[in-house]
Amino acid sequence: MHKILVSDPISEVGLTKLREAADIQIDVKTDLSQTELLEIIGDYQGLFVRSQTKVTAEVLAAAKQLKVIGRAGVGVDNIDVKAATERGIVVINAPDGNTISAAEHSFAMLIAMARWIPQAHQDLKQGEWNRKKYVGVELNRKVLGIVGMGRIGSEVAKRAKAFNMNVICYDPYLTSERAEQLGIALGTLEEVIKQADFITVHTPLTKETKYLIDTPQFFMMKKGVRIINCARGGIIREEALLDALDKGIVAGAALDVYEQEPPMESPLRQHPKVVTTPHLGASTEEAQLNVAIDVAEEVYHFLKNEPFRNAVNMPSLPLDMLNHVRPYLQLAERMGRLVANVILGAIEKIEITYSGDIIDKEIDIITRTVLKGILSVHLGSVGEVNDVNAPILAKSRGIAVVESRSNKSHGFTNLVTVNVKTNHEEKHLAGTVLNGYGARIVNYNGFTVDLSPEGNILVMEHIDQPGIIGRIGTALGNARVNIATMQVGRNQVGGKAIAFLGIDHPVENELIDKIKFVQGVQNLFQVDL
Ligand SMILES: NC(=O)C1=CN([C@@H]2O[C@H](COP(=O)(O)OP(=O)(O)OC[C@H]3O[C@@H](n4cnc5c(N)ncnc54)[C@H](O)[C@@H]3O)[C@@H](O)[C@H]2O)C=CC1
Ligand SMILES: O=C(O)CCC(=O)C(=O)O
Repeated sequence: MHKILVSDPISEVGLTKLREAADIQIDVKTDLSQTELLEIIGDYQGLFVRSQTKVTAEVLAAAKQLKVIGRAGVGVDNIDVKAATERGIVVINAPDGNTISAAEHSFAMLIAMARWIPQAHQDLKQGEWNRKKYVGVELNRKVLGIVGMGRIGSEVAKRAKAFNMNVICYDPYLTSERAEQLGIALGTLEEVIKQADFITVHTPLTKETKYLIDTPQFFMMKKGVRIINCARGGIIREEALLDALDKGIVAGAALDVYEQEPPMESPLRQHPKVVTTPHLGASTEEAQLNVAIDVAEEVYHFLKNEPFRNAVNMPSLPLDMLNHVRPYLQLAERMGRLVANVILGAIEKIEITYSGDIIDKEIDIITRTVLKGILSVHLGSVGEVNDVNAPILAKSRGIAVVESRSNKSHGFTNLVTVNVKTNHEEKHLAGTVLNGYGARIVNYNGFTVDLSPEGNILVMEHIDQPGIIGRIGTALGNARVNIATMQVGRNQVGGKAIAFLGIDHPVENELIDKIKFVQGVQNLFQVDL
């Protein structure tokens, strides 16, 4: 049974798929204090949050069974993603579901601020008919500076253009081709800030974007500029904004987000020139349903061991690419487990090479899966190894990981080769996915083989001489172990040889030790794939 804690308000309809699963239990417990969260988190394998719950390193340390965090929304700054990654906890968000709502809210805030709508509304409610006090500004032909031209920034830009605004943006990760496609001018932060009549920020909150807009930036702005922050508190330094409002540099600000939420102590909250909402950017029926469905679906796939896409601490793949890569993941994990079981010594280096039609595909996830397969055998005792923490675990143990592409596919349509070097020896495997037949190991340490990597397999490295296979067969037969499949390979008569014996059940270690003493047997490994 997988237990999931939902600790922020999340659409019930969105959770239907998880509620219907017989082996998933959902507990909704919102408004928990941090102490209460710490007390109960240890019982859960899954955690669903919005932006309210703070998933700190301390919470993660207490979350002994936690495997997945679902963030029903975009920003993950309330989650210590680094700590989650180190613990192998996958963090999945819902990046698309609230884009339109957040963009519409940003634009609504922009207009409300430009025309003093909330202030005038408030006055009239209190019986004041104040027509002179609230003279606004038009948007027509004004310059809108957008900082961060991702999903939300692009939607805001579209709406601004419909209002005949000139849009200029700053986003160091946006190509000029994409800016051209969107029909907007690209500038430096300074250029955007100096030219804009309105500035809206749409970046995530990161080390890089923290206080991106600070006192020096306010001094560069046009007098009378208006500022919108519906992204994250802390992208704009609140103290500097307050000062700029009071100095008259900034004529108005529209804030949905704050450095501290709720912002009860912030003087901006009651500032007459500030229009504000309590982090409502994603609070629409549509967005909440979308993000809950998206994240529930992804968490469901994760818990069912099926590929999923929107993990923030793993590469994310479009569905068509994921479908293409899926068969290679099985091959990769089994190659990893196989090589880890047949190699002796402490691993120093893992080299994974791709060739054939797979080289155009997203191979990072395949590499992670090979590492997971290897390290789950070698480091299984230190805790769970998964696609999320496998690269970090390899690095923390000083294992060099080299991933490369090659044009030598040796006649196969696709080929994955794995070389593992320890302080004792080196082993090599090559595998392929055969259309319609699935995964195959086609090379083992230089021996050409055709092995379907599944089930219980005895891997025997031996000398090619008459009688060996017979003696092993007899030893297994006497122990009532049935040999279901057999693959034998050698490079030259009387030289080194390899045999893979598929058996129906695992065998006792005593029998393995006995077989190892059969003359001509050099090594025998039992592998469960
Ligand atoms: N108020 C609310 O309820 C909501 C707030 N948000 C916030 O909006 C943010 C943006 O969301 P999306 O557009 O979906 O994300 P996105 O990832 O599609 O876009 C973010 C953009 O910021 C750019 N960027 C990153 N670092 C930058 C830097 N140093 N300077 C300038 N640009 C930089 C990226 O290149 C990217 O284009 C989220 O991270 C979240 O914090 C999102 C949804 C709702
Ligand atoms: O969950 C929410 O309501 C906040 C949404 C948000 O800030 C985000 O998706 O980044």
